[in-house]
Amino acid sequence: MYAVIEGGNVPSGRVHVSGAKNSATRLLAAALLTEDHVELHNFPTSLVDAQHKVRFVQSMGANVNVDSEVQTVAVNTPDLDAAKLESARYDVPIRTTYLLAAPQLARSGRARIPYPAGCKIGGGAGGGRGYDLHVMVWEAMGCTVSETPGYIEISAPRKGMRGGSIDFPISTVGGTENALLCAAVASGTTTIYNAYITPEIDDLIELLRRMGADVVAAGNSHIVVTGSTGLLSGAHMNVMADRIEALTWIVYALISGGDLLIKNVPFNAMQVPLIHLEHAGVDLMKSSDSLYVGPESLKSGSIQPFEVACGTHPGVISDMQPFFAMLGLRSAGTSRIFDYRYPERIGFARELAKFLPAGALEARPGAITTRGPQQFKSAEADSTDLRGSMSVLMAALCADGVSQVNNVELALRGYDRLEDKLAKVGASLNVHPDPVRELSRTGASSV
Ligand SMILES: CC(=O)N[C@H]1[C@@H](OP(=O)(O)OP(=O)(O)OC[C@H]2O[C@@H](n3ccc(=O)[nH]c3=O)[C@H](O)[C@@H]2O)O[C@H](CO)[C@@H](O)[C@@H]1O
Ligand SMILES: C=C(OP(=O)(O)O)C(=O)O
Repeated sequence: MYAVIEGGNVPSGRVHVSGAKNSATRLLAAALLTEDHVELHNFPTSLVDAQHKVRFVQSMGANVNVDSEVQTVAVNTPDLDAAKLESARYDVPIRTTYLLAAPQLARSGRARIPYPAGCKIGGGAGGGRGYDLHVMVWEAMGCTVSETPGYIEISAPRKGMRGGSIDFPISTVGGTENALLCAAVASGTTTIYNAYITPEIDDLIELLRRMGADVVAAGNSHIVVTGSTGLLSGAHMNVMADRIEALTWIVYALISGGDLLIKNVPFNAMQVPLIHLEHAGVDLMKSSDSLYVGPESLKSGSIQPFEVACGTHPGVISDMQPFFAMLGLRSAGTSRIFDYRYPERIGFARELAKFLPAGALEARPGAITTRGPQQFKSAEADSTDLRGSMSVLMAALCADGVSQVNNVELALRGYDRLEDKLAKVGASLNVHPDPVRELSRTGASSV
């Protein structure tokens, strides 16, 4: 898919932040830990990642009723059959396939999952995003893991998964989620040391508790789960608002000179990023769940240069790094953005540079330097990863003239109803299927 963007329109109006991708997709996996009815509200039904995840679980036999009007999914899973999950049909960049293991293991003692993919942002041993910590989780629960072409296969002991002790060598979002799901349906107690409790993981813990799981979290890094003897029960839950989407709209309003009333902002989940904005001279007008950004938000009339380091929550997370780079490009001087967590996450800078004069943006592993204030010019660029793709779209929206951004499905993995939301605030972005895929007679669907 590619997007054609008519840049230069100044956005104005009201925008509603959707349910968070990084919560919704794991709540959907947790919903398979019961045969009862689970209902998830504020679910971002148009998010490409969520749609893939729904298709994944449907093909394993779950009944998922998606109501896009009210942004709700209802899940009923009397049975699961992993054999129906053919990885060739699901060759999409989904990271969280590992979360589909626990529900299968709880029901049949065996699981089969496609290898985890996700954005190519480096990080693990060998440059890719590793899955060794997931293998560590399954083994700690007494399982045997084998890697076959196309799939990871996991077998539980004869009497089912048993609780264990897991000590993560690094803070891991996915590892903590996987450990929580497995521990909730294993026998006995599981202790997770150096767990990483992000706001989205708080959401997961809340749903598991509502489903009857016994999860005790001490501080931000120690979790004890007393497993249930069987499957869990049904529950209802609201997916938290997406903190990365909220930041995206704030930055877009600031760098475009627009004025946006941003509704459904998860303030508690983004305190430190908001403090960094204040340090860059931005005065945000807040109410209980909304935020107004307009030209008067810039106290001195311009964004002040800043330095920010991306690491673990509650700090600025790596997914926010490209948006701080966008802010830096419009700031009155030199800004520096460091990323200790995913230092290789700089591929997007090469594409973003196409919208800028030479020397405005420098990137080396772990460090981006911007020299502002810059105006963006129209260009054609590729998408390298989800957040990088969104930052390039933002540059195109701010540039005068028409731009094209290719592989825009990467941005749509994380932004629910993006075209509609932009249209409502007067910005113009049109997504088109790739011409090659359009001509295809094989029936292969585009992502
Ligand atoms: C779907 C989701 O929520 N994705 C988020 C999650 O990714 P994800 O869950 O993949 O990230 P983790 O927190 O697990 O990764 C932390 C680090 O550990 C490495 N690692 C992870 C697992 C493993 O088995 N082996 C291994 O080496 C990763 O490559 C990375 O360097 O957190 C990242 C930031 O932390 C975010 O950018 C992603 O948006
Ligand atoms: C990298 C991201 O997601 P994933 O882990 O799903 O690839 C992201 O949300 O920016």
